[in-house]
Amino acid sequence: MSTADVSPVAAEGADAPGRGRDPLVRMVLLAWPRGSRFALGVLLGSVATGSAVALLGIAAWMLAKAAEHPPITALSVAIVATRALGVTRGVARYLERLVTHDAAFRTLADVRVKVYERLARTEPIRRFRSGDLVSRLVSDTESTQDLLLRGLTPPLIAVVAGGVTTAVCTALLVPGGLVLAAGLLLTGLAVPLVAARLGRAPGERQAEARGRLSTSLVDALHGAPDLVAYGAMDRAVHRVEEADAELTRLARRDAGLLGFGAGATALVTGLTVWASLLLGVAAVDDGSLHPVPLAVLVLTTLAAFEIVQPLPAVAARLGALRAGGARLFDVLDTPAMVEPPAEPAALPEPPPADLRVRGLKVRYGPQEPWALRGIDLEVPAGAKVAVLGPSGAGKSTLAEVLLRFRDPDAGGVELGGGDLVGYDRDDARRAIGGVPQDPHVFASTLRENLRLALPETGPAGNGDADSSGDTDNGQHTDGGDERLWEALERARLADEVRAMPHGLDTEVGVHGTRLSGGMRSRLAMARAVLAAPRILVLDEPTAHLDPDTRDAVMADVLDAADAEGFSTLLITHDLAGLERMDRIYVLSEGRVLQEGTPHELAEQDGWYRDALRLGS
Ligand SMILES: Nc1ncnc2c1ncn2[C@@H]1O[C@H](COP(=O)(O)OP(=O)(O)OP(=O)(O)O)[C@@H](O)[C@H]1O
Repeated sequence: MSTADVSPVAAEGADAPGRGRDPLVRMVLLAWPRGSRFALGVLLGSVATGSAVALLGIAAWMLAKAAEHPPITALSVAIVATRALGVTRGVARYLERLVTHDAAFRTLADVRVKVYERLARTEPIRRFRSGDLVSRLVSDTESTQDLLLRGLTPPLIAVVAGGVTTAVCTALLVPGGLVLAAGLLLTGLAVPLVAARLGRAPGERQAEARGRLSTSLVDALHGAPDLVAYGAMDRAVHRVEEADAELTRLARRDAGLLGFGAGATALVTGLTVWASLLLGVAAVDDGSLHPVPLAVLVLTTLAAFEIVQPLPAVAARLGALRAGGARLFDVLDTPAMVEPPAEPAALPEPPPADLRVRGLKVRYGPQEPWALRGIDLEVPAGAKVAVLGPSGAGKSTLAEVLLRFRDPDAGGVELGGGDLVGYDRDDARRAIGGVPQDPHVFASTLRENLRLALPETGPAGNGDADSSGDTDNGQHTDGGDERLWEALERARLADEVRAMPHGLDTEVGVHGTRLSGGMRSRLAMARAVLAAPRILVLDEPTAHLDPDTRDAVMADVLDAADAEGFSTLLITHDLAGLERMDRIYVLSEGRVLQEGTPHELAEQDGWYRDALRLGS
């Protein structure tokens, strides 16, 4: 296996190498597996740049030599060399771009996978605001590509090509070579360092401002109805304008820095060429240099500055790239809420349908209070269990642990007798699945939102839920969509989907905004049923439904549980329709307050009976 084949997914623990180091260094470390490609790119780039310099040097030699009227054969090698260098320059530059872009895009793909993987195991929505998150995923991730292509490759090429050119000029005339070395160091190092220093603070502000612009823009767009309703649209637009104005100011500063870099480079170039000309003429006068090499020296010196020309601009961008990198590592360094087991245990087949929660303790941070303070709970195979309790009791936290969005801090969950955290997360989901409190509806069609629960069918679809064949406005039942329709029936959504002109191919809009709240809940429920887990965990699944639909949906799901033998854990604050539950647990402040059958609890003094009375 070549180093380039190292999968970022396989390289667990190598998500964010070089913790604690400068973000620029860490971004380069991310590209380490592609190091050999970048090295080849630098070599090709050096050949291209070197060819351009040599072309001018040889042209100077030919012109100066031709002035001596030699026989044409004396120039033939130079003529051929000029042609060859012309071709080499173009071909090498093309190959350099090809190789470095290929390596940079592969690295970018690796980084994107790492970022998505990390987000899937963290709390992106709670920790980062959505617009800011988009900015981190798009522009900050691209900082890596920018750094590799424009921040790292040109300086390395400059070192190789500049070193060789200086050596050639030193061979022609030592003082000339020294002057060139000084000029190249000034324009290639001193000017870029000044540009980097001046560009550091604005660069950092630029990444922040870009994040602010995305955040305020996304907030203004998503919250438009509320902003209009409360007359706060002007303020929201003002925030967008402020962020935009800040970015424009910083872009102007950037342009100023580029101008400074270009001006300083032109000045040093002119002075160096003059100095080498004067030194060369003096050497010709005292006979230590022939006039022909003088021409070569002066024109090569002039051409050599092309090598370092891009460096001040590179340096001026380093501040922004560093800030982009810092924001990227901010995501990559976020501790995962769910750590994959080093050696996952094999999930028994068929997956178990019973679970036991033992002394489960969870909190949202080391300084946070306990959300669950040691709860015990049991769901035997095929049982229907409800977890009730007031707001903040810890019900959703329990669902998050069971659905593997969060690891327990103490105690644990046994799935079929084995430790839940010991199983691979995808395996565990075959056993325990369901609807989280705030299920996401993707901006796609109803069909795609449902097929998500059937990953084995793949994007083109070749499994049971295959969408191939006559779509007939997405309403066909050629056998391929049967399972989708069955799940929609269970969730009491099928009639409404049939009435839509595009049926299953109906676009649901961003976050499912083209569906009603109740339809979104039922779509999430259909998706959960479709995934056919052995234990279905439903966190407030009927929150947006009217009482009749709620009762019908729950009755259908519980019928399906009876027919197919899966266990159900229903998390709710709603006491209606709990008669079919085998056991009820009442949570309060992270503890189990009451447990028993619905009948037992209705007979006991306590939260359940009080809540029943209040509801009736
Ligand atoms: N992301 C979070 N960060 C910090 N604390 C949190 C977070 N989510 C929940 N909590 C806290 O954990 C405790 C349990 O919350 P949880 O959402 O599990 O309760 P719940 O019973 O599901 O409430 P509800 O019925 O209102 O959804 C609460 O004190 C809550 O403030």
